[in-house]
Amino acid sequence: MTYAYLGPRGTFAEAALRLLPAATGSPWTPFTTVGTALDAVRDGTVSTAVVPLENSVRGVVPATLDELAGSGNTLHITAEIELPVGFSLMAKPGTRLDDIQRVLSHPHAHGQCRQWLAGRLPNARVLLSTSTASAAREVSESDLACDAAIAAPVAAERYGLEVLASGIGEREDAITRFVALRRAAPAPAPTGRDRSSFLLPADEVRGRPVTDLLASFSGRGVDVTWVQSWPAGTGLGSYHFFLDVNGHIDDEGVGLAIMALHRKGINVCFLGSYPHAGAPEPGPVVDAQAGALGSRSSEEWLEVLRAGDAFVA
Ligand SMILES: O=C(O)C(=O)Cc1ccccc1
Repeated sequence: MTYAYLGPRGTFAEAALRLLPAATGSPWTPFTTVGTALDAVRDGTVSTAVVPLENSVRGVVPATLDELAGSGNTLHITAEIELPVGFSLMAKPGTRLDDIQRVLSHPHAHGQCRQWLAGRLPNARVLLSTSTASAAREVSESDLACDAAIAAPVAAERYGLEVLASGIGEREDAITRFVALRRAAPAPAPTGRDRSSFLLPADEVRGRPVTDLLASFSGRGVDVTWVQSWPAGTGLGSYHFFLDVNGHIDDEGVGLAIMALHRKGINVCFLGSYPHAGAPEPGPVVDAQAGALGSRSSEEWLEVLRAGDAFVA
């Protein structure tokens, strides 16, 4: 069992892999991109790849959704890992903040440090790299490349860089969700707190109201916890839908929902059932008697919206 991850050494993906108990004691291989890591799973070079799926601040990782939405996806998620992420600005020892003209990083890291960059390095150009650690390595190896990288603090140690500023992300509580993907196989046995992921391909759902798709699950007591529409590339309004639901493919409710979709002529693509990493998300507490979340009645609230007033809680 060899594990692939988005490399090089020192990425958040490597830190996520470290949190995967099944990977302890197995060889790990870094890959340059999400695509090459997943190709290695597909061709059997490695058994599993750990790649980023979404971040609590910047949203989904396009490269991963593109791979999963590709026609004839043959990969299943076997685990999810939630990793808190913090960012540091790092450069070759002796570099001063004033010297920095070009900053290199991964798009998701840059996207979470824009305020800090605007305040402290407003004139620096930002260039993008395949990962945070590849940015750090490039800064350490080349005199011509960028002056600084934004990466995990551990990347500074690994590539001999000096941290000039730490905790530069917009949110201290930022979390990235990584997934472990392997070739499709029967799902691991239910644990009682599982999640299942599905892709509803654009071709299958064209012309269907999204509410119909969701009702197939909610009508059978299955909570949908994540919905992402993803462009199929074939015109506006043509979307794939990624859904996560609470429950395992072997659970009765999930099975009934899939069969209901099938009866409507929708063939879903199963992306795996796996233990849910986080605590179950509590839904909003709605007092059905009062019929309103705040002090206004629902009728008053509707009037506020119809009147075009700005949001007033
Ligand atoms: O580049 C990395 O280190 C990754 O693992 C991808 C990433 C980048 C920024 C936030 C979360 C994950």
